[in-house]
Amino acid sequence: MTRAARPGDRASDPPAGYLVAGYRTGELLGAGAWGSVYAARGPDGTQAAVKLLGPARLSPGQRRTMAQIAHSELRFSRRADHPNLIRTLAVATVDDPAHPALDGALALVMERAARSLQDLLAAARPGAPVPGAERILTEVCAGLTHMHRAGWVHGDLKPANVLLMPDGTAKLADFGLTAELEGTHAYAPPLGSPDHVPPEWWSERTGARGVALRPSADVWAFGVLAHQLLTGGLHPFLGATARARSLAAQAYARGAAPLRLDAALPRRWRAAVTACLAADREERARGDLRALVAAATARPAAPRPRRAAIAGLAACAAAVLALTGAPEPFMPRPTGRAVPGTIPAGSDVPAAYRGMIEDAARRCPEPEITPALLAAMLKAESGFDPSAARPETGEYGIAMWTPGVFNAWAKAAAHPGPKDYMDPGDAIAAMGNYVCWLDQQLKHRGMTRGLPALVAAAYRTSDKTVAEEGGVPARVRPHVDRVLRYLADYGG
Ligand SMILES: Nc1ncnc2c1ncn2[C@@H]1O[C@H](COP(=O)(O)OP(=O)(O)OP(=O)(O)O)[C@@H](O)[C@H]1O
Repeated sequence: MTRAARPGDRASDPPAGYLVAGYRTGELLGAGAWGSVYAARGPDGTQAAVKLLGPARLSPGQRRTMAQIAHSELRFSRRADHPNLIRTLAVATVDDPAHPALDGALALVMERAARSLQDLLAAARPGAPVPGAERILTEVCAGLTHMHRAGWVHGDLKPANVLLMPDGTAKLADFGLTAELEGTHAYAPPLGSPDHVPPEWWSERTGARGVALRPSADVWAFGVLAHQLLTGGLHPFLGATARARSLAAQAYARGAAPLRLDAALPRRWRAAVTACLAADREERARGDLRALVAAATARPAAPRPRRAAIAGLAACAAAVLALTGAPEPFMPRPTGRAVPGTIPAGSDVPAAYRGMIEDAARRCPEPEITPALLAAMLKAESGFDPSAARPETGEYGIAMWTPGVFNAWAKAAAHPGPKDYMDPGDAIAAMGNYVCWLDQQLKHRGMTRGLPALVAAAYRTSDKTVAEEGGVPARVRPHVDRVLRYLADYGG
């Protein structure tokens, strides 16, 4: 972490012991393009970091961008609530006319990190993974996946923006370019880091609200970051400068050059990094980052116990499926078999969707994935409303799909051509496919009791979360109870 100067060295630095939102500032920890970060201590001695954004050093033209960045930091920081996202402890505007260089600055008080991945890379030996690379990548992936699921794009994932806490935990920071998805994309000022923006970024038009930003941009940046951490700092595209490397990435995206990952990149990570660096952003979006990372970090299955081997296989299968963009549960059931749990005739399941629901259930070989269960889940998800939308969490349509996740499971829809999560037929077919896979994952993890509840919970969270919490997580219990009530209504 850069320790460039002591407080008070620059006109915009606060004097030592300056009080911001109840925290006393200390030494300068580092400075970015738009702000500076200082060590700070809370009234109870809590170690913190204070980021001061503006107002000094800016031309009037820069102030607008600055205001946008400050607004983004503020909006997301307040909502960031995940062990792999830097927590904001307080937010304040400096009101101090006696210090014109500070007066009006936005102050974000955050938990204090020990260093950044940039520092780790600076000390790395090229050709060897940095210590703890796999764990760090798993944690970065967890933070990023959480953001995407909540409908946000980080927009500036790079080594300087991944902080390591004193206990080594990796946390994503710097939400200045973080933007909320509006449908398939968000908007942010055109300020990404040239080494980490995806190739399509360079040809995006900048409109009044900035450039279009998609979760697939974070996935690309994750691919670059993974390559850097696992090879001791080597960028996947060759070039002496960031400009040269970005031109090499653009040439690859145009098909003018192949992707040449460094030989030092561990074998088991090559598929995941290749998928993250897919030239086509649609293809990138189809991958499931969490499954890719899980497969890359899965240890070779030990001969015993049997369950561990099965779980390893399942993780690999998940990665392969995510890579091909055409996931399918294991063991497709021969069609035409009678399916238990058929929806009763007089129920409230709209007639238009019954056939779709029954077809989706029939494709799954698992006995608990019945039409009644899928219908109960659809009712709890959207009340059978095909135009349902929850933009705050990025979930849409009758099955409340997160668009990026839907793409990976949409192959189940029988028709050729593009699939649409707002189309009830596509959404229900994909839901059946995904729910079937979740059910199998839970069984592989040894969870065999109360599967309808576990599957409904996993659909809202993930199979991993349900397994880690040993059952239905408390936060989705009310939702799961609704599913079970509807399931009972449908005779399931
Ligand atoms: N919570 C924190 N704890 C400790 N150090 C931090 C914290 N947040 C940021 N820093 C340090 O302060 C530096 C400046 O952070 P900042 O977010 O302003 O800019 P940056 O990400 O380095 O660059 P830019 O914003 O221009 O892309 C970071 O590189 C990091 O080393």
